[in-house]
Amino acid sequence: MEAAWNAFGSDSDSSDSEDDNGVAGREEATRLMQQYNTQSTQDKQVSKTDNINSTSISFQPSFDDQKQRTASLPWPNNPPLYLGPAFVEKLTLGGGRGYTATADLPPGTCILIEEPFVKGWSEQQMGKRLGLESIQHLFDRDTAQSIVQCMEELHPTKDKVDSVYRDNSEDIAPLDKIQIVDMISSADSETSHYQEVQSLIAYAKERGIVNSDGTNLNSRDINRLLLTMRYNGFDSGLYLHFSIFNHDEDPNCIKFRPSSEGTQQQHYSEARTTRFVKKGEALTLHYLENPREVSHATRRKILWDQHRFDIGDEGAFRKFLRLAEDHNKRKTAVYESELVQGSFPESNRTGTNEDSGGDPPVAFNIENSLDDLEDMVVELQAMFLSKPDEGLSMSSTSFERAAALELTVWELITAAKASLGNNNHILLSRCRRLHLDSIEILLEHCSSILDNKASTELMARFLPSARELLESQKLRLGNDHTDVARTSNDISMGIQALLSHSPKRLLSLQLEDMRSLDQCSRFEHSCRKEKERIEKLFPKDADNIVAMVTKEA
Ligand SMILES: C[S@@+](CC[C@H](N)C(=O)[O-])C[C@H]1O[C@@H](n2cnc3c(N)ncnc32)[C@H](O)[C@@H]1O
Repeated sequence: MEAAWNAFGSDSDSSDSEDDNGVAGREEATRLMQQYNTQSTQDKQVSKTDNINSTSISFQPSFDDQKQRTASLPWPNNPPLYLGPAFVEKLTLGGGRGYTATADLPPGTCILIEEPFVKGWSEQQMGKRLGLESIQHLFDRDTAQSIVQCMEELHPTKDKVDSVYRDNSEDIAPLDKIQIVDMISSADSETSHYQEVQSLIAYAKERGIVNSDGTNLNSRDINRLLLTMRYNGFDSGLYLHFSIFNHDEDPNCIKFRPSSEGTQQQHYSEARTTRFVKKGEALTLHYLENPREVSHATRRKILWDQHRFDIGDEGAFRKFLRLAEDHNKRKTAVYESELVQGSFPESNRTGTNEDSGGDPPVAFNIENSLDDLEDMVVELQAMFLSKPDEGLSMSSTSFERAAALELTVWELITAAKASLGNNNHILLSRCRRLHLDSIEILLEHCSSILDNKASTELMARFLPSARELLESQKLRLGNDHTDVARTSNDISMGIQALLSHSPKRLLSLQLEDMRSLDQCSRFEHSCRKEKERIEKLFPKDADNIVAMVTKEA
């Protein structure tokens, strides 16, 4: 998913070459890495081939069905490429709408396929808090008129905002005051904002951009447009129908963003269920991404800052998860993944800590370290990708940076485990994924420098991180989530590499269910099968689905 706006046969021990540090060892290490990379490529190919004939569709999409379903959407003249078994229901939360399942849905069911209505964001906007330059970016487009008119239906809708300002101030609903009136007043209180709004009004008039009723845009319209972008924008741009999804702390859908994998360009985003959904259940996404795994206090602050809704403190969060009603293991795990030394940390919607003079919460320190280390991973990946042919001539500095990063993340995991006192804490999952990523960088880009012993040791650190990550993910996300498939694949590849190059080292890890070579093989097999099973639930068949609903019978 992407966020709403913010800015890897049994071998005898004697064949182990783990103590060989010479040239032979280096050649062996290179072979091991090549095997890792070849397996990785084959996996991708298998999943692509598997995907051709498999389908997750639990019912047959048809032109007629599609026509009927999309007719009742807020934008009947701008339908999505595909709307699955969902309808827009009236709700009491902000905007008053949300998707509901029209049938029992298996995991992987395609709910929505849609191209961005406005692709990406202006260059001036990138990395900055959402501002009026994004509205200027909209007005500069040839399709500005139609964009502005369609945006009238995004939360908060033009009708709603106009009616709020028509009402007496005592009659304004508390939520409308928070999400509309207070936000617009706060923006207007800045002189520069007021002046920029006036210039945008003049610019819209000059370009003939008007409301759907033919009136000229006024300052409230411009401020409302800014709010719609804040409440509905995704990293990849602005969508009409994706903006109907509400946030849930235990979401049942995931959004895949437009991508360009190899020669394949995918211009649309898709939403699919990540678990079994009952008929009548709300279909929801998680609004946070990059990173999605943040502590409850940080999520609470981000969601309040951007969307002006509050997931609340411990009591409200339990209620939010409907813990008391459901007695659901997954929801309980979502709650438990926040506990620090057995307690749910305090928070407030505008952020915890610092101002109160006390020590910052443990999770806050770990998040800061993670932010810095994730930036370093991105930098390293970019650096290695910009010099793909460096090979044997790779500078030792690049290697040292990557090796130091892996070690730092490993140490962070050890420290975080101790300070959180919760092996399944949400931040530990993020630490472990970062650890796997940092090892993959070394294996993929530094094989010419790594000798066999070093690479075996890397694998020996990779595997425990992946095992622990998988356990936490299964608890929190269920067994059918794409993240579970990815980690299962990592474990399978890690076991395969160690089994063929240093089974002795593999057994020395003493991992649960991996105490004998036979057990290790069986565990590897089950992870590989799980990865294949989940991948089949999420076939890359969106083009077929779109073709099915586009052709009239
Ligand atoms: C992208 S819109 C979602 C669709 C919106 N409900 C509508 O009717 O257009 C985002 C807004 O929906 C509301 N919202 C989404 N998820 C929510 C939740 N879990 N609790 C409260 N409000 C939520 C907030 O007002 C947020 O700014």
